[in-house]
Amino acid sequence: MSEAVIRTATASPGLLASLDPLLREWLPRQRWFAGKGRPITGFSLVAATELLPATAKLGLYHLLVRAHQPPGPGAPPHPGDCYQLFIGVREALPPRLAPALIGHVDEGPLAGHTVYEALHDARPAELLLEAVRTQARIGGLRFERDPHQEIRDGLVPRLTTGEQSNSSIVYGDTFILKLLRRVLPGVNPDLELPLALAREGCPRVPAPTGWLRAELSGDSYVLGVLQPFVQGASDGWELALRELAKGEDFSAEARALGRATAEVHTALARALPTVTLGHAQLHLLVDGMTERLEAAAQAVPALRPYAPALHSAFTALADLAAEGRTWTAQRVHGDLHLGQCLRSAAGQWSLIDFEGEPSKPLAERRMPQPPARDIAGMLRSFDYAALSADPPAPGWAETCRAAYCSGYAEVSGVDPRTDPVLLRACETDKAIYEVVYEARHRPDWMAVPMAAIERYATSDLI
Ligand SMILES: Nc1ncnc2c1ncn2[C@@H]1O[C@H](COP(=O)(O)OP(=O)(O)O)[C@@H](O)[C@H]1O
Ligand SMILES: O=P(O)(O)O[C@H]1O[C@H](CO)[C@@H](O[C@H]2O[C@H](CO)[C@@H](O)[C@H](O)[C@H]2O)[C@H](O)[C@H]1O
Repeated sequence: MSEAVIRTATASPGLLASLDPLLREWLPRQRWFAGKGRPITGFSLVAATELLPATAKLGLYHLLVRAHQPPGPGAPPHPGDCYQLFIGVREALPPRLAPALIGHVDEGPLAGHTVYEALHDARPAELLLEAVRTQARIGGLRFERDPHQEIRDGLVPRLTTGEQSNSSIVYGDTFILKLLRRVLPGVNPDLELPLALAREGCPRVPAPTGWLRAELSGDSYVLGVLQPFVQGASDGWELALRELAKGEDFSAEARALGRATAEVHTALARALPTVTLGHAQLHLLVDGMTERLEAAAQAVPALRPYAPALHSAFTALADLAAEGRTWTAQRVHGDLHLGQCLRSAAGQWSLIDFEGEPSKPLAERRMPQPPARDIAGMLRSFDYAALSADPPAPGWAETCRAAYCSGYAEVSGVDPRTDPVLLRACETDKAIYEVVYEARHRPDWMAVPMAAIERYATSDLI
């Protein structure tokens, strides 16, 4: 198999044109497609690499494809998002691969063939792990690894089925390979931060075993990260819902999560630069929050009546800065919620998915932030879980909030509740993000962040 990995050829001309009508129909149906609700007006090829020749029984193309779309309401013109695709090619699709079907090609170099999402198929998935193991370089693709971690042969792959922004393959319950879908040039925090934490010896984050990059016209793209699979793990969201359904308290776990968050923050502050936010820098932070509120109100009309009251949470923070208060900012997780926390069979918590909020530009996601950003994310998540319960259990969220903040203080020495203005601003900003996220991806969930919006807009600080 490694022979096939090493044998590389340029992709056939006309390939994208022949896939175009199929991708127009298939891409918008994918959970990870970021441009939902806007038509695709065309595609352009950023890179194509033949990983297995289409002339064989099974062909495999790695494609980076830009999908052109008109900008969303109020958004500036945009060249279109670039997606990573793994296109399998067969003469006929065996029934077990039916859910992976993209379509039948009528014209061009693949005419008469069936194309499908290759990550569902064992052979292409094995090939990717083998490429990391052997540090293959194929066209512009660079498969790299930590030489100190062993990657065994013969691990059986399976594509995960959860609600994800990307796609992941688990290999024999030993490794998980996350393949990013919407890719951007530059340093990606999903690899950068776990590598930095591994260097610091932080045990709360699985250390990257390998990764996939593309080098294209002087730009480097992170395309995937391989890391040890936390075996027998449950994520915090599942656990919280389970405890809620049983009417049980989650405060011991919330406290452990607070401790784990503080351990990660402490290690990140050691590993990467921190900065002091004075008046000017805080204004930038507040301006960012205000701009996001304005854009969100444009995109989601239900937010508009609350906008002035929500804005006051941001001006209260600016007022503190004007009085001379300063804050320390550092690298943070950036999209922390219960679903990003895994509890191993042994009861240890790990944090995963350091990609940040996928809709933000990479440079913004990599900016130092007050740690309250992540804390606010978790507090919002307790609220989400409590409101998803039947009947809703707001008291449960309050207990978790207190336990989480206490756990955080035990490790870091700082209780987030001692800075209520910053915490409220961060929670408000997060809830606004969530309203937009839900409007785009899960309209049925809109009521959950909207309940918080209403509360923040009508209540004083807790
Ligand atoms: N190291 C790991 N061990 C076990 N499961 C993991 C690990 N990393 C991720 N997962 C599982 O894969 C899911 C998706 O991973 P995540 O990094 O959050 O991807 P995405 O950015 O696509 O949401 C997680 O919710 C979790 O269930
Ligand atoms: O795909 P990611 O995990 O990177 O994150 C995105 O999707 C999340 C939902 O899957 C979304 O999280 C929101 O819903 C969660 C419950 O499903 C809740 O626990 C979180 O608190 C809430 O923010 C996340 O915001 C989004 O970036």
